[in-house]
Amino acid sequence: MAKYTPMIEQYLKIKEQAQDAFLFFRLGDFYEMFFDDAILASKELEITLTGREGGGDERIPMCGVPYHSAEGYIQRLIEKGYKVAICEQMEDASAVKGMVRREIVRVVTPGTIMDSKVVGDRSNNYMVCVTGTGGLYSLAACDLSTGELYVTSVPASEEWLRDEINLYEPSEMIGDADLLDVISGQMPPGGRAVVYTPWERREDELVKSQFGEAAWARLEEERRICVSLLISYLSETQKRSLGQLTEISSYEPGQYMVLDPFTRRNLELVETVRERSKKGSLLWLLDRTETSMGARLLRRRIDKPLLSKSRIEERLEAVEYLYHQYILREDLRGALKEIYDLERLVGRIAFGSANGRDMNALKLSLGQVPGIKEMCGTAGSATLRRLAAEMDACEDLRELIEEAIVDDPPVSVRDGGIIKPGFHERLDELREASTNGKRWIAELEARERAETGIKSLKIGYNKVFGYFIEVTKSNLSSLPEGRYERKQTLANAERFVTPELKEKESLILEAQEKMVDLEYALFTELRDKLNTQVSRLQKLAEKIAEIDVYQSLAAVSAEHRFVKPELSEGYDLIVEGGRHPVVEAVMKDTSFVANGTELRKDGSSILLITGPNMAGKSTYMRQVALLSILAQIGCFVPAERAVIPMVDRIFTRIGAADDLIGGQSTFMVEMADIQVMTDKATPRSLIIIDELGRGTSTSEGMAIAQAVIEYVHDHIGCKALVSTHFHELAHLQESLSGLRNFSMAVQESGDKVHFLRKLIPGAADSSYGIYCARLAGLPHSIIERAYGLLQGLEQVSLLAVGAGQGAAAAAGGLPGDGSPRPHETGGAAPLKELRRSEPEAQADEAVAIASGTAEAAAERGPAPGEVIQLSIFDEADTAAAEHADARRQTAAAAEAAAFDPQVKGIIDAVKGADVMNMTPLQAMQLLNELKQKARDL
Ligand SMILES: Nc1ncnc2c1ncn2[C@@H]1O[C@H](COP(=O)(O)OP(=O)(O)OP(=O)(O)O)[C@@H](O)[C@H]1O
Repeated sequence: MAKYTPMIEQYLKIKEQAQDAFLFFRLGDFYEMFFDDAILASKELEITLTGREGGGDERIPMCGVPYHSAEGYIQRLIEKGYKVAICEQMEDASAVKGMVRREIVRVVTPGTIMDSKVVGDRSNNYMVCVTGTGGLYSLAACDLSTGELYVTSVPASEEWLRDEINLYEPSEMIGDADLLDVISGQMPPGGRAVVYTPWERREDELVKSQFGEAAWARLEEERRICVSLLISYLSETQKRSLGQLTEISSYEPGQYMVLDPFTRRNLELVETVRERSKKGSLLWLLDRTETSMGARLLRRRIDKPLLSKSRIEERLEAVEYLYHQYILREDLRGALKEIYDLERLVGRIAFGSANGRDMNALKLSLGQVPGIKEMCGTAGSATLRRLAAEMDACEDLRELIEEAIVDDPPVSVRDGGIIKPGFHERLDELREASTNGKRWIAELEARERAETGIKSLKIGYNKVFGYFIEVTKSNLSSLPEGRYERKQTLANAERFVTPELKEKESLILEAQEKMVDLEYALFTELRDKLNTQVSRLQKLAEKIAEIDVYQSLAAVSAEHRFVKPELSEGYDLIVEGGRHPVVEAVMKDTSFVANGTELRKDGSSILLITGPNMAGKSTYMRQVALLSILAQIGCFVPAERAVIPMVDRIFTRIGAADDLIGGQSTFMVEMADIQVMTDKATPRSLIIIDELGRGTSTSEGMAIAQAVIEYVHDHIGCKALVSTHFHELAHLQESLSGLRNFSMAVQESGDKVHFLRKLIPGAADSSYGIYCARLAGLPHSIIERAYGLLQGLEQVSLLAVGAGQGAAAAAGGLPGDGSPRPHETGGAAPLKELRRSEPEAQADEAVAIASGTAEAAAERGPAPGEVIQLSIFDEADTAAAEHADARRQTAAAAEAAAFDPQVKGIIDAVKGADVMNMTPLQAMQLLNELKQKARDL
């Protein structure tokens, strides 16, 4: 085996401790990397790969970065999902013979990086630990930069675990290897990269000393294991005190509404589906926070809507007060704006990386607290007053900083210039000595000029030679002999020193060195003192964040005319004039059409929504979910009135955000979602399914859709909104007492379709898919052909429907259909009736409403979303009468067909069938005969 030089041997030994990280090995002013690390780092960082002799058979690959600019390189590696172990020289190289002792002082990982440039000011950076014990999965999440630590346990179900982890969007995960394996395969694609490290070592003692015996005693065994593992990893990688971790927040997931990752994405809670940007999300709309910790808290609240009515009421109370107090809100915003990121400042203080500027930021922030405390303390809101009362303004800490730190300190804490004059006597003396010395030098310069008569003579300073007298070559002859000692020769000048100058120099330099050391000592003393007060500062930060969130929600609610929701412990969800908050906000005009919602235990727990593409079904369904979420995070809601029950979970199955994980088909993803839904939903849940059953053959899709709807209706009993293109499912309203048909109103005019975005009772009959395809710009020839094909298909299906409907029922397959039955009407009329769908009837009705025919309007009873604005139908009178050509032809063909004796024969056969007394076999036989007759037509 190759025999390496001692230094490379040392490197290899240390590298063993950091096999999953780049080892930044300090060599003088550089961090060097060797071997494979060097090869990979040179690629990732685009730096030159060199090599060096190291005693082995071959040159050792090497690359390096200067230590003073290492931070940027480290950040880049972390962002790419690597870890970096920093190995420093632990001794002064000049004072040691032989090898300098080196040690890893910290391993920087994606979940432990403290730099806000990497972690983002307004978002958290969590690392999550997962463990499985006693039939439970536990999860501990920690943001080292803010000092937050949460722990919880969930049933040993992978979905639970995945959902909970997803809320934290961790950048790094540790814990049970098996669980990490499972989870890494389940994280939603396209999210941030996660670094996984199996970790087994736990250090209970460390947890006890960090958080206290009492905190330890309060934790359940499975959570202890999880926290202990996490703390052991942090201590192993950070190798320093973790003073910012002062509290373990243990919570039960059952306290919050459950939102799985897909639902969160579908509802665009914190980012949009397509661009994955915050802009366009609910968070984006609601975020008017002024502080970073407020922004982070708002995000956490959106992630975890509450289930406790009283806790939500408490939040709403503060929002309501601020909603009406514009001036107070503005004053609060003004004060909050001046507050820096207290949590991160405190994190840096505890971590020992805070500098003078951080201290000043803390001081300025604390300066705003008394004002905020006063404003909230006298507010007409009990929640705000409670927050004010609990607020410790930390005035003493502000004073400490105020006394010690100058107003504009430098970035470095090692070069002096941080501590205020008058703060420390000895420091003042040293400063005096140094300034006196500098003054003496200035006087010496003047004296030397006068004595020699050389006007250009000057006294300068550099690090190598110290102070010197510089004289240009042309003036050298004017210098008196013997007094000056030559030190350095430049191109056109000579530099000299005198014994007197040397003596003063050592006094000045000594004073300066002592001064810098003393300043550093005083600074760290202050930092250490503040470090003991970290938990006070963290608690203060929490209160400020909360106030910030309330003013933000109040400001948005006021601006967008939201109303206070009426929370209910009951079942029914009732909304009048509801709007989609984000879609409405991004619309340039005020054209968003409000729609009501009534989901009641008796009679309308499921809304089956049909309607063409582009009609606004998805928007409407999302709107209902968002209203629930808004209310349950304690925000006002976009509606005229809203009664919101405590929803324990929202499931969405919405087409647009299909995630084809692991190569699964759209259909399989849909079915997997539905499976989870049927398994997990409770009567208090809200289910939203967009275009149920698509992605497979029509008949199978429809069958599955019906079966799912029936299951939700009969076995779960929760509130549900289901949209479908299968208009045939409308008949379910007859067999399911809790289901109501609704559709999105459209108005045809000539060959144009006008989407009214209005939810109306009753089912739709057409998808206008080809029309939408035309809007999307498909070639004219395709559109024409599609209309042609459609016409043909419709004629065939008309006949088949006439023949098939009764037969299907006869076969005992599908339950009764909501449409009028052939045998109920008979003659020429039935097929015409079949074509006349509810929306068409409604369009006629709309015309009737518009033209003031009150009787026609009165025929239909009131229903949710009923308040149709008459103005929408202004153009309806002529338009509704004119159906598109293609459709008129279809209807004419249908009528013609109705007179065909053969068709009549089919109808008669269906009418004559004694369905109730048929065996399935007889039904199939009949169906077969009908099919045969239909084919012979
Ligand atoms: N209530 C409303 N008022 C005004 N505009 C709306 C309303 N609802 C939806 N829209 C607009 O209509 C467009 C289509 O809405 P949406 O995607 O909800 O339709 P859809 O019926 O689900 O269509 P598809 O079946 O093709 O998915 C959206 O761009 C949206 O901005």
